[in-house]
Amino acid sequence: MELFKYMESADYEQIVLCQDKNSGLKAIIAIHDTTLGPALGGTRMWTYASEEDALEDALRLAKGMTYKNAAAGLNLGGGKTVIIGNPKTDKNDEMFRAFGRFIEGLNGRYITAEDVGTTEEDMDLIHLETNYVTGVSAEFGSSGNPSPITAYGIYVGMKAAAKEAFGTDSLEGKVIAVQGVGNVAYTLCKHLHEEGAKLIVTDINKESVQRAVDDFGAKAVGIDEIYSQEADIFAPCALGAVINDETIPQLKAKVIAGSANNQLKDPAHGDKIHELGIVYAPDYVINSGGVINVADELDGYNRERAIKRVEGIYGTIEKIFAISKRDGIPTYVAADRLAEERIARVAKTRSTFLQNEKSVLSKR
Ligand SMILES: NC(=O)C1=CN([C@@H]2O[C@H](COP(=O)(O)OP(=O)(O)OC[C@H]3O[C@@H](n4cnc5c(N)ncnc54)[C@H](O)[C@@H]3O)[C@@H](O)[C@H]2O)C=CC1
Ligand SMILES: CC(C)CC(=O)C(=O)O
Repeated sequence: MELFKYMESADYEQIVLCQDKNSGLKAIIAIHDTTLGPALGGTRMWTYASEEDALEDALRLAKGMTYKNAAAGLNLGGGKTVIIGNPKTDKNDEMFRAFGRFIEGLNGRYITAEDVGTTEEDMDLIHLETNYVTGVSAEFGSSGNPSPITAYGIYVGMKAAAKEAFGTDSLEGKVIAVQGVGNVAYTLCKHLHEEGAKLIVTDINKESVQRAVDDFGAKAVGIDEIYSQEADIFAPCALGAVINDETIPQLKAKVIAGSANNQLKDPAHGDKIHELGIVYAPDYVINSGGVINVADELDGYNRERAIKRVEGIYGTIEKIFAISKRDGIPTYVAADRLAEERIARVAKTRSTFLQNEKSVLSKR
């Protein structure tokens, strides 16, 4: 990868490589854009095939956070961390403490939280070294693991998408194919089951599948069978790039609404599903419940206020569908426009001179 060319292409601000031999920490912090405020985004721990794959994931996810935070109306920029390693076997306390110290060194430019492969306990360890961490245990006055609230946001956003596609936001009787039934999707399935939806699930983890079968009467299917199910809604809740050339022709669902980040392999796949008339709830809008929730910690966490803000996802998705129809553009483009316009407006406001910024008038 030509690093600076890549950074320039989407105007990334900073990449930080963190290494600690003692604990085995190998982390990449990517900061995309801090126009709106400090970069907030989770830490993913994953067994990447190569360091380049890890870097690319960090960069893509960081940019996604800029758009997510902007579209959610948060005064936060976008960043993300990936830790290279197996979250089941490679973790130790010192690793997260070392990582916390690297975050502290950024002096507030980056604030972290959970993502795939990291937990509330990991955030508590980071918190021993820095205050620039959210999703910490409730005992520290924090909001805890964001997954259940992310799931609630997906449920709310899925209803808005259903209204667009089927004329009603009731999910009763709807067949919903859920890919990956981990932390977020388990709670999502609970909401859907309670509303009377019929669930089809898959996961590479057999125990997770069995739990959904036992608790919600879900039908289990194979990993590659999930796309072609006779479903009304497809909910990608595992990893990214699952909307691609191979999967689009298999889809029968009229709606795509799920928690995974970076669902479209390429923008062209967003164009394709738009042409096919599939209602796509843009990933970073529908899955913003978690970040809206942890961001509330920065004001002193108030669960009621956070949930109310998460419920705003319904309206944001409606707004995106309206822009998409008005301008004849795919929903992912409409979401990008919403986010970019907000960043541009704030950037303009912030261009006004302030004496407390370093300038010719400030003291040396
Ligand atoms: N946890 C949160 O609050 C948020 C999560 N997200 C995104 O939502 C997605 C899910 O997150 P979590 O539930 O926290 O992660 P998780 O790790 O608990 O769940 C992901 C599940 O997907 C399964 N999986 C992995 N590859 C698969 C495949 N090829 N086919 C089927 N299943 C597969 C895993 O076994 C696991 O059960 C991720 O993309 C994450 O970035 C986005 C916003 C917030
Ligand atoms: C899990 C969140 C708190 C933040 C994040 O990284 C995300 O929304 O993807």
